[in-house]
Amino acid sequence: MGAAPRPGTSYPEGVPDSLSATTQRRFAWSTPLRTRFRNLDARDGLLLRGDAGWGELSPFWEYDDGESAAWLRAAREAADVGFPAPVRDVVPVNVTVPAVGPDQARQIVLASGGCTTAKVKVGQRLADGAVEPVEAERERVAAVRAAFDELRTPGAAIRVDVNGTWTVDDALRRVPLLDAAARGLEYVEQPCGTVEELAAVRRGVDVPVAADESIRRAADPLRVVRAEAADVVVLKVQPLGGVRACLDLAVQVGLPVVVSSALESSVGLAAGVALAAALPELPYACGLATSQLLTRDVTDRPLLPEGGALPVRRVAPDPGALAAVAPSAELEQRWFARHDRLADLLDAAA
Ligand SMILES: O=C(O)CCC(=O)C1=CC=C[C@@H](O)[C@@H]1C(=O)O
Ligand SMILES: [Mg+2]
Repeated sequence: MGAAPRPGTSYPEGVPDSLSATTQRRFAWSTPLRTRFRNLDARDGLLLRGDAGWGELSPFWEYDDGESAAWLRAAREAADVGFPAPVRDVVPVNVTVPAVGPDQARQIVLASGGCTTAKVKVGQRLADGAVEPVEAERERVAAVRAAFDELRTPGAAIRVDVNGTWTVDDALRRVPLLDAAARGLEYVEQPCGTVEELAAVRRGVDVPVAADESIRRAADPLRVVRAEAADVVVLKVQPLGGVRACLDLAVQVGLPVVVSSALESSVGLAAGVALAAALPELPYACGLATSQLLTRDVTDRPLLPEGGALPVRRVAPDPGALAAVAPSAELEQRWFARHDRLADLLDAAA
């Protein structure tokens, strides 16, 4: 599917920048999500324009400035430096299935744009704080497998993402049940919160374990490797400080990498695509098809899968799309103020 390595080739720029006539170098955006995801009903962020193109700054609001500074480093890399040369022209992606009922899960897979891998959210916290019953998780996973059967893609892969909400006992009980419902799980992502718990789950189940939060929110991401806590690592460009920082980390980790989004607009997704395109090996589909979760993107040509893959290209916002996702004046000011604070932090550290 991917082209042979082409070291030294320039990055495919993709689209003309239709905003180049304006001098404004930052634009805030906000859009409702199609389905509640990660306890969010809307997503927002800031786009930054530099000499190399557009970058995105969109740390979740609960992240403090210390944690969010890496997200600005990633945005600046995209805007001011650009991306490393790709070694492939398309990136296979998974369809992301939020914690929805089985009918909606089926619809999402059927409308996925040809994805033959699905990532299904499980381990959802209910209003009372308890984790959803395993029966609801099984129904969602089974509906995804049935949808792939309907599409006549029997070899399709199904992975689940728990976002760390299970105990080790939950995981040891639930993984075999979900493995059966999926007729084979590709892996279970972040089943529990801590590295030690991930290692215990990995020793106790046959399904491979992927680490996400234990990498992107950890003071020392390599603890996962030392503890033999994962078979696969999930890398996200913004929280880890940019494409080049992720490429360096991938070398240090030495495990297969899945590149995943932080629920960005297509400008931010393009940085994830750039990382996936530059990795020497890409054995798994990436979690970068999340423009599908936004009601509206910042461009008229969002990064949406065709034939289960995204093209490798840069993305610039379009004026009409930006007008459609314009936030309130108050939210815009919050983003500008946050950006200014983070810029001061990075400048002070330089
Ligand atoms: O990996 C995917 O399929 C989509 C991205 C995704 O799941 C996430 C995006 C943003 C925040 C995270 O809670 C979540 C994840 O845990 O991987
Ligand atoms: Mg995850």
